[in-house]
Amino acid sequence: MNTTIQQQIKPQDVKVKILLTGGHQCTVTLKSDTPLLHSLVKTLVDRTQQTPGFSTLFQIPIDGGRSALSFPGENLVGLVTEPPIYLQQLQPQQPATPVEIPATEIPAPAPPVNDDLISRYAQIDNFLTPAEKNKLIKYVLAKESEFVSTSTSTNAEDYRRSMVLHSFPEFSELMVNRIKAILPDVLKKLNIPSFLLGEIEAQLTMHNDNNFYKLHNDSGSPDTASRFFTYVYYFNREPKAFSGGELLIYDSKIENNFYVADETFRTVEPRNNSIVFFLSRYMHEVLRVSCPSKAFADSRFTINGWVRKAN
Ligand SMILES: O=C(O)CCC(=O)C(=O)O
Ligand SMILES: [Fe+2]
Repeated sequence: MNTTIQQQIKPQDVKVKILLTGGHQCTVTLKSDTPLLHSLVKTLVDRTQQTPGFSTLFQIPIDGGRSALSFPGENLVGLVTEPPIYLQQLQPQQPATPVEIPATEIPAPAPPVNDDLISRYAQIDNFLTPAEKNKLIKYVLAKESEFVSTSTSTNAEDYRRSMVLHSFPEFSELMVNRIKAILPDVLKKLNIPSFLLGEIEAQLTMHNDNNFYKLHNDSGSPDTASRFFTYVYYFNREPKAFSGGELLIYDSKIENNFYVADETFRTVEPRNNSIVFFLSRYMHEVLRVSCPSKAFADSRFTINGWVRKAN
């Protein structure tokens, strides 16, 4: 396979232009025998062979180590190399045998700032005026028959139990406008640099007795990858007739080059008329709700959605 070929050739500098989804690109110079180059090429080869190799998180030091380029493998759409590197040259002879690249072979990325692994969130109380919130509750109670069961992108059994209302134009517009207005404050509070705003999605969800949403993130598939922030606005009838339903936001750790949930987490109380913001890549879950009356009107309601980065 390729290593034999490579060992015969003296390693040389290869200028690699990395083409990412959304028209982004970056040029780096790598030694021809570096495992990172191998890994980049393998991601493309995997794609053409329909084999799973999509979850690699690349972290490439650039600007002489002053910055780092990070991206999930699924964003990689092409490489321009100078001198040319032909993909077949790096493929195993048996295409069916995946090339194992031990994690230790991959050049260590610049140590991540510890902060990056500690999840942060912002929760803001009294998000809507009392009048708006009461109008929203009335509206939702009239829409009970339009709620449908939720599904997840993987359709995994017993992963998520709740109901959703997809269309509620009377309130989604109000919500999106309020979110746009408050976003600069949220970014400041979380110490996150501003970014080019893309679409803001909104759905209306309800959790009743025994409902939950197990551990997941909101940006792990190609069509959700541009989700940057998740927001959840909580509302319920007073007096509150459910318990549980806390949102747990997990810290991250890096394992084999990608983010996974650590054991530590923050607990967010689903406080009536509050909104919470956190990065969509964080792993999170909704604990089981107990709603003894099982009445629709007593549910834990949310308007939740995602703030995307513009491409
Ligand atoms: O309801 C919540 O607290 C979070 C919901 C959630 O994680 C989602 O809809 O993706
Ligand atoms: Fe979520």
